[in-house]
Amino acid sequence: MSDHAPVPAIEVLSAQKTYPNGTVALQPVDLTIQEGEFVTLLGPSGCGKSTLLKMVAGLLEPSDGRLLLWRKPVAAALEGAVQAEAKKMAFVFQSPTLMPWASVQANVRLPLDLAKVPRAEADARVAEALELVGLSKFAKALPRALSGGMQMRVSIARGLVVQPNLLLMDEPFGALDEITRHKLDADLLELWRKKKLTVVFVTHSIHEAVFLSSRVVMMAARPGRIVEEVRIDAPYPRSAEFMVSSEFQHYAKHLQRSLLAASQHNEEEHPA
Ligand SMILES: Nc1ncnc2c1ncn2[C@@H]1O[C@H](COP(=O)(O)OP(=O)(O)OP(=O)(O)O)[C@@H](O)[C@H]1O
Repeated sequence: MSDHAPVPAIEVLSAQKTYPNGTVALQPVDLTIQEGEFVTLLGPSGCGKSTLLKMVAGLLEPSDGRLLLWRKPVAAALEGAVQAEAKKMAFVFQSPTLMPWASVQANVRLPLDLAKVPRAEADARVAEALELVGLSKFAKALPRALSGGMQMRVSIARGLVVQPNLLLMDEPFGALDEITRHKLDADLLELWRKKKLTVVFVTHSIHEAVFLSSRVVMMAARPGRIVEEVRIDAPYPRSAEFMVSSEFQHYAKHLQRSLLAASQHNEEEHPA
């Protein structure tokens, strides 16, 4: 291999997960994600999307198999993540989980406070992250003064403040109304491009997956597994126009059929 061959951001090598109660959440899964990709994990409830994402984040250990970030085991890859040159990862959960008593600014600063980043540097990075998500004017507000979409932006800013290379998002916009969700999807794509991030995004929504992704990984349940990978070849930037194009419909239809086939397969093998 040449010295200049791209290093994959994520390698999932026959990773499998059985929870202590015996639930097989994931059969052995193989998946490679290159730097700069926007990959969506799509599939029905219980197919192991969150389990896979949490294993990539190092929040869960696989029962078998291995996961590498930038060719190193997850824990080693993220070690010393405070150092400027280290690779960094941020995880955004479905619910914004903000400290209700603390200002927006203090909520976003939390990961830097935990890492003991000097206050002046931390404040500058918080200001930049708030600017990126369009919330500069709300730095001093308390979370309860913000809408659901704005609270989610705070949660994203709290992820961005560590200046991540890799952004893992577990159904971040699932609880939002359709219009807010679309706005956040569009803003996320812009951030991804501007910051040259690698993103792994979990969703139930076929439309969201097609709009955002450079690649969609379709999963099925009982037991959780990958059934198909679909490259979305439409160019970026993607506008609302893309969502009404025949190309978009083509991908959405394909994924809808794939999802249906995977679900039927499940029911035949494991009748409810
Ligand atoms: N801590 C746990 N202990 C036991 N079983 C679990 C645990 N967490 C998840 N599971 C089970 O593992 C399977 C996969 O769950 P997971 O949350 O990864 O799926 P998912 O695709 O993210 O689902 P959803 O879309 O509903 O969030 C499910 O059957 C779930 O009930």
